[in-house]
Amino acid sequence: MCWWPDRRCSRAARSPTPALTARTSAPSALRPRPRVADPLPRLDTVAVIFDLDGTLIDSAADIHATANRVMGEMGHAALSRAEVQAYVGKGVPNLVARLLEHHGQDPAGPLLAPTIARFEAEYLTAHSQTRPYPGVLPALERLAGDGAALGLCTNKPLAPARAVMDHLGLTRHFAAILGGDSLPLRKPDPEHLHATARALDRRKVIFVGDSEVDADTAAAARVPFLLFTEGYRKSPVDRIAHTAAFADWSHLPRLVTDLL
Ligand SMILES: O=C(O)COP(=O)(O)O
Ligand SMILES: [Mg+2]
Repeated sequence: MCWWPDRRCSRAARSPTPALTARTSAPSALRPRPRVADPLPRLDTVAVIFDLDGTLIDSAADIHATANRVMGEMGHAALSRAEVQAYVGKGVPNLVARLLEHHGQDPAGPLLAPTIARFEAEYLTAHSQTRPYPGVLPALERLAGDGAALGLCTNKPLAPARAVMDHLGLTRHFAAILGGDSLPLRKPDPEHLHATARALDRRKVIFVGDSEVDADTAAAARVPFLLFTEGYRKSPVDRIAHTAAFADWSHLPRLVTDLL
C-alpha cells in the first residue's frame, strides 16, 4: 500500500498512466475543470498518527523526576533535566541503560532488568507536572471533527502512556494506541507505525512527531512527517527530515489538509 499522498504516490497509485488515460478517453480528459470552489476537504480517508512525549505532551519534568528518584534509590546523584531529556525517545529500556551507563554501571548487566521494572512502576503515576502543549486539544478536536482517525505511536510503554493520556483527557480522541512494548519492536522500526496505521484502516497516513527517531520512522515507513519543533529533538530542524514543521499547534489542521 502507498501511504504517501504526494504526486509521486498518486501517480504510482493511479493506473493507467496519465498519458494512456488521455489517449483512451480524450473527451472527458479535455473537459474543462468545474469552476466552482473546492469544498473544504473532509478527512474521512486520513489517519493522523502522533508521537506522545515531546509532541502531544510536555512530560520532561516528570521523566526527569522519575529518573532521579529511581537512580537516587540506587545511591546515584541527580542528573539535570537536559541530561535526562537527551536520553528520551528510544523507550524506557534505552533510557534506563543510558542512566546506568552515565553512573558508571554496565548498561547491559544484571541491574538493567530490575531497574527497568522499577522505572516502569514509578512511570505509571508520573504525570503530576505533565501538560499537553498549548493548542493540542483544539487541534485534535478539529481533526477528529473533520473525520480523521487519530492514532498514537509512542515508545513510552503502553500502561504509562494510557495513564497519562487518561489523566489529561486525551484518550477519547484516539482509535488506536500502540506503546513501546505493544510489539516486539518499536520506533524507528517502521512496523510500529505501520501496525498503528493498519489498526486505523485509512487510505492516507500522516505522522506527527518531535524527534529524530520519529523522522527516521516516517522515512522508513514512507509516510509524510510533520515535525513539532518544540519537543525533545537533539538536532537543528533543518537536519531532521520532515515534510513540514510547526511550532504552534493551531497550525496543524491546515498542515494536514495541505498534504491531501
Ligand atoms: O519513551 C520514550 O522514549 C519516548 O516516547 P515517545 O516515542 O512518545 O517520544
Ligand atoms: Mg517524542
